[in-house]
Amino acid sequence: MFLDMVLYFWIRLRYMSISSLLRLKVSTIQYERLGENSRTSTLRVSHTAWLFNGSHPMLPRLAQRVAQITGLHVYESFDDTMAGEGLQVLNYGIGGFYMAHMDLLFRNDPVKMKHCWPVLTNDTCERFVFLPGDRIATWMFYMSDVTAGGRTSFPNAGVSAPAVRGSAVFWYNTKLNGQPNHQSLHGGCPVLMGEKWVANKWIRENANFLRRPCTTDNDQ
Ligand SMILES: O=C(O)CCC(=O)C(=O)O
Ligand SMILES: [Fe+2]
Repeated sequence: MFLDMVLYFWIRLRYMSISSLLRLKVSTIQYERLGENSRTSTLRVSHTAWLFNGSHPMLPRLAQRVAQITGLHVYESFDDTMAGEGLQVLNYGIGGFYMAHMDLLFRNDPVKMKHCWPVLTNDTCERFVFLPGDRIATWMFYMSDVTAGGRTSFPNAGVSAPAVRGSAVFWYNTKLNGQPNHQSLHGGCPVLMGEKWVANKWIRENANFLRRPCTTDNDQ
């Protein structure tokens, strides 16, 4: 079954990199944005493209596979029912990297919260951040091998993953009590040789309240 999944991803990832080429933009970091214009980030060097389900029939199928494996809802929408975001494709050339960070939007922390004021209007912020809840989990596909460098490192957890085409990593960004999971701190190491393609599926909190029930236990 897993071989089947890997093959499935491998074939489709080829499509994703080709169609993303047309849409790539220099990556920015949401909380670095000022006013209307997003600044080019110093915390990551890469190009980004978003692929939404409507743009190809393969994308909802891929999302469905992620849902089957994780047991979480991942369906896209742009309102309170959003369970998963569109697929964010990243491309790194030689020297490309992403400093250690957490994928959380920090919905519960007004100081660290990304995406809202002064970046988004109150209405968009409400729809994108508050109603669907935070990014409880990340599914990341590796769409290319990297000849040297380019691992994803999790310094607090003491592990790292090599970029292997057709493979994927999955982790939780929040603990069961809704607080940040600091073990999820991660970054993309510099690409030394070759190029790196990854794609993120971010999975949201509120649509998954039955799939991943919360607890008031401070330790979980
Ligand atoms: O490129 C990587 O290995 C990590 C990418 C990442 O953390 C992100 O896009 O949020
Ligand atoms: Fe990340």
